[in-house]
Amino acid sequence: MPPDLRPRARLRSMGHAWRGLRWMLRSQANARVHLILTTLVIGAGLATRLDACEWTLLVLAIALVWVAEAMNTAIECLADALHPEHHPLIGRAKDVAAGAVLLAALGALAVGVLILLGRFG
Ligand SMILES: Nc1ncnc2c1ncn2[C@@H]1O[C@H](COP(=O)(O)OP(=O)(O)OP(=O)(O)O)[C@@H](O)[C@H]1O
Repeated sequence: MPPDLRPRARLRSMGHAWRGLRWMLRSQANARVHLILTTLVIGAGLATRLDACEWTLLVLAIALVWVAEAMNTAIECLADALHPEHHPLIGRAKDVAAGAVLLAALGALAVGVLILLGRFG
């Protein structure tokens, strides 16, 4: 088996990913807001006994927000490392990356509202 496919190497790689996520939660206020909202939404889903299809949509919507936030954070880190000084293009890159998080969050909000409206409407 190639060394990079060995379970130990894959586990180490997953450890790096968890370290990145833990750092994101510690350093990014937005990520902590996502964590609170994710917990609330999952609680609401459990309370209203969503079906498998509704859970699938909700999980995908939540995952999309987390992926967008992680990419936004990675882009911010890279930009700050490569070009710490002020630059209009860095600002634009950060604004667009933050826009991706906003789009994902609005999509997740729409999914949540539609699912809960279906439950209570
Ligand atoms: N080096 C830079 N050059 C130009 N504009 C910048 C630069 N750094 C930050 N900005 C501007 O300030 C905004 C906030 O950037 P910052 O790196 O502080 O991210 P943040 O406060 O964590 O934002 P977010 O909440 O969107 O993740 C950016 O979206 C951008 O408009």
